[in-house]
Amino acid sequence: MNEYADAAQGGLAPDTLETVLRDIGASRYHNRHPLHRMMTSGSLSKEQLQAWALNRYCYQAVIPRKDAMILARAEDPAFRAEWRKRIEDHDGSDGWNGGIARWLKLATGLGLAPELVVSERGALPATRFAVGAYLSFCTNRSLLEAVASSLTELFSPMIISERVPAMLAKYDYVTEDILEYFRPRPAQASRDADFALSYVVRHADTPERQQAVIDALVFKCDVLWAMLDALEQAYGDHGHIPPGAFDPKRSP
Ligand SMILES: O=C(O)c1cc(C(=O)O)c2c(n1)C(=O)C(=O)c1cc(C(=O)O)[nH]c1-2
Repeated sequence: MNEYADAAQGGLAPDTLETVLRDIGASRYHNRHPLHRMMTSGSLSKEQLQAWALNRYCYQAVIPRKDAMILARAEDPAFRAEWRKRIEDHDGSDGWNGGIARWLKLATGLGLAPELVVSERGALPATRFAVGAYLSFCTNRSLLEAVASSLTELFSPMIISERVPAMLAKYDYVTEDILEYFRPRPAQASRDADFALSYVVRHADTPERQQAVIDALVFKCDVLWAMLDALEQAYGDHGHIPPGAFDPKRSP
């Protein structure tokens, strides 16, 4: 049970549903996580930033796969035409000239070997579980819930606007070039989130469906939060790196 467990009881007006969804972001999005705060205050080591980039690669890599699951289940050609842009954004036209490649550039720019990042071998078990949970959620839940789970993108322009200037200001080895991944993201995220929000508000037309979309967004905030928890637990000052996970002391 969480504080939103019966937020839709009795049914919500569309505007109120939108307010609840935005409120979930305000209270549960990962910009409130202590690790994000440490990142923007300049207190992470280069090794900790490497661990973040390496683990986050797993998330980036799964995004177009979960979007393909959503595409496959959408019956409306106009919906598919809009949604497929997401896959193009990440995969580019040849697999390696889109967002995934730009994330890899970020990770290698921080000094990681590309093979290590792409293999996902050094990722934390909890990262893999969180990312896998997101993929299976979008595969097994209703189309409406899968679309709603993407709504964290309503809040990503905000976290990007906190993260990018802070990283450039606080870490002398971080350059604009390394952070190129983020340049198109706020515009892409706003386009995608506007479409998803309007879909969700239109299709969540019963209290049960409204509750399902609320739960989907809470779930997705938990995915992102759990990924940062895992990093903190493994690479924080008194952390324990799980067996087999990326160990900055041993890795090139
Ligand atoms: O930088 C971030 O913190 C952040 C967050 C999120 C998000 O909120 O899920 C996404 C992204 N970035 C992102 O770059 C991205 O492509 C993306 C796709 C999705 C999604 O769920 O479909 N979320 C996000």
